Amino acid sequence: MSLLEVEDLTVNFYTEEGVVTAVDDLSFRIDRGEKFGVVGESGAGKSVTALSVMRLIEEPGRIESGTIRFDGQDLMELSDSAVRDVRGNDIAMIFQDAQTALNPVYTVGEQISEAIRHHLDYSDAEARDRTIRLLDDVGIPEPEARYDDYPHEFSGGMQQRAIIAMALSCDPELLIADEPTTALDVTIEAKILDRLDRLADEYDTAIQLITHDLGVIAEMCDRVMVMYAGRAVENAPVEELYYDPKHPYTVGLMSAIPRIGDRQDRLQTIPGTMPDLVEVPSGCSFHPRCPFAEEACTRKQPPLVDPETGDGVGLSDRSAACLAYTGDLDSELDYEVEVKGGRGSPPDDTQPDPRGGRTDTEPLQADSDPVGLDTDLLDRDGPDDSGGQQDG
Ligand SMILES: Nc1ncnc2c1ncn2[C@@H]1O[C@H](COP(=O)(O)OP(=O)(O)OP(=O)(O)O)[C@@H](O)[C@H]1O
Repeated sequence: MSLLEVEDLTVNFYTEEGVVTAVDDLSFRIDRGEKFGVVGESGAGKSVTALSVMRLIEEPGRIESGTIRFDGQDLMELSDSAVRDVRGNDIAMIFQDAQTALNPVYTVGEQISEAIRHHLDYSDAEARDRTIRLLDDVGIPEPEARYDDYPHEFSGGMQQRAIIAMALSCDPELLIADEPTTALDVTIEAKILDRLDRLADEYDTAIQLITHDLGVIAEMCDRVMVMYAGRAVENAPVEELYYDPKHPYTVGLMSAIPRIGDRQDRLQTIPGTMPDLVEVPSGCSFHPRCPFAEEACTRKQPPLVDPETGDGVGLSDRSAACLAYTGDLDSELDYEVEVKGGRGSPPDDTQPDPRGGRTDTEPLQADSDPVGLDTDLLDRDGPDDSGGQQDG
């Protein structure tokens, strides 16, 4: 049994513009201690998926269908108070914006101690000791002195470390980290991810890491789910995703991988934007942006299948949702990918022979005429967060 099993999850938002299907029949699982990445552009449904797992979807949103099992318990059937116990004790969540997670009127140390006292049966002195140890663990210098600082006395990076300490304070089984470092400078981002990675091992905590940045996923994840317009389009172990991506959308995301000191690279990305989720394109929702799209793609929604055999797959198997793998396309996908250098790459020794003659992070292009794709159009409003601001 996996730690988390999500099956056929569908989440709608009932807005004035219409019904937004933010998550559409999504299934995935996370094993104990596993580091699971969820990647996709803004609006893919990553955060809504995470909020559903925490049972935090609010009006006008509604979990329409599906099951969410955590440690064998059906979260959808638990009472609100039982869910609150799970939150904090068993599942913790870190959001992108530390400032909203820390209460400005209490000291950082007091807030973490309070969480510990609330969730674990600790005395004041024990909670204080554990807090100081945690602040030290997440890399806050002089933790005893910083215990009494207020959040505004911490830098952005230090605040985010404090949030990680708070999330780990009750020793959760699963830590959901939603863009935990997006607001930070790249070098601080790398350090914090590294720390999070090591602490997850130490505390034996599984991580669901949500990001629009494949470089961040490469940094620490074991397995990845790529999301597009509320659906999973590819599932793979991280190295396989890098060196042998199967879905054209994944290939497009590869060209948006940033390098240290070279943030502009990520602007080179997939033409077009995520569709309006009130009126998702017919067939494969990626087809208007896909350089390989054929007429069949406008009609048929591709199922997630084993890309080698075209057969159906289990929740954590290698899979891709593209008609190229169900035998419904006239032509084959013809692309080359090479990711080299930068923190986006796994170490060389994990690299299976990347098929020769690949181009270096070229934007996705095809020889054939794409359906409805303006190849001159480079989207500059995509998943960019350069400038350090949170998007969307
Ligand atoms: N409260 C809400 N009301 C209406 N629509 C919502 C609400 N929350 C989310 N959505 C819609 O759900 C879709 C998915 O949003 P979600 O935040 O999960 O995307 P994401 O992949 O996490 O993107 P980001 O990287 O921007 O956080 C979006 O189209 C969004 O407009």
